Amino acid sequence: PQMSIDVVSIFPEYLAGLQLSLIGKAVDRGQLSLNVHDLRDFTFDRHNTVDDSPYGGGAGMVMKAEPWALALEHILGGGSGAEEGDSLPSAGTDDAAVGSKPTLIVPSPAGQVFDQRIAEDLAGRDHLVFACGRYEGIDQRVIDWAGEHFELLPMSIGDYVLNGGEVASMVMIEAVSRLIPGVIGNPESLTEESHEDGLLEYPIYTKPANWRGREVPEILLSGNHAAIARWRRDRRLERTAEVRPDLLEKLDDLSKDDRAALE
Ligand SMILES: O=C(OCc1ccccc1)c1cn[nH]c1
Repeated sequence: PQMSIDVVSIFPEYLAGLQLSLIGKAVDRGQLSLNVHDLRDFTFDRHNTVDDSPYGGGAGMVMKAEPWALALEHILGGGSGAEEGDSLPSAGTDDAAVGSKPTLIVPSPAGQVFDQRIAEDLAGRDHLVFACGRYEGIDQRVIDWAGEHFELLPMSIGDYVLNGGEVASMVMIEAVSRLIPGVIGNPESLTEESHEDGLLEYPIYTKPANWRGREVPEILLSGNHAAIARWRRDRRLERTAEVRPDLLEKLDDLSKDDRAALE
């Protein structure tokens, strides 16, 4: 497959949603392989213990290191589908053979903030592994150890607190996998979307032309494609200036017409 994704979580069923729709089809077509691992499969005590109290005191619990190292080693060893007995990877197909490490993404409020640029970067990689923390997080020594075996990316999806990394991982997996060629229906819709060129999306309409007394903007019924394109760009500029002026700051290639629309 073009990309393989592994997720480690104590709530593997949380990730079941990814098997549906878009991503599910890409998996069926073999463009993407998605494997979810239950962290408790890598514990061997009677209670399948994954957490313990924090050194130094404080509230909450910390995820123990050993289960995480065993789970990640299982994935490194090809436990994500290239099982023993599979045809040996020919040179150049196996990450280890070509030296590029798998990428380990650790959702955390203390990570760099995920955005479309990062999604595009990640979509070009061969193997993504998501480590879903729970409780107060994972023993730091796992992160330090993992840095030797993975390209390590602590990643935040925004400045708010979640109970665990599963939802953050699903956000990132959806944003990344829809960029993989062939995974999303029509590729055109990839280019004309918000955040693709830094502007928010224009308002969209469909039949009927008059809905509960509300008309579709006349221009859109005119068939004048140049005027329609101009109207849409004006709406995107207006909406971005209104809702996300911070995005507008980043743009440096505004035309004279663009600036006129912002007056
Ligand atoms: O809470 C987050 O990550 C999940 C997480 C990880 C470790 C322990 C608790 C929760 C998060 C917030 N914004 N982006 C990510």
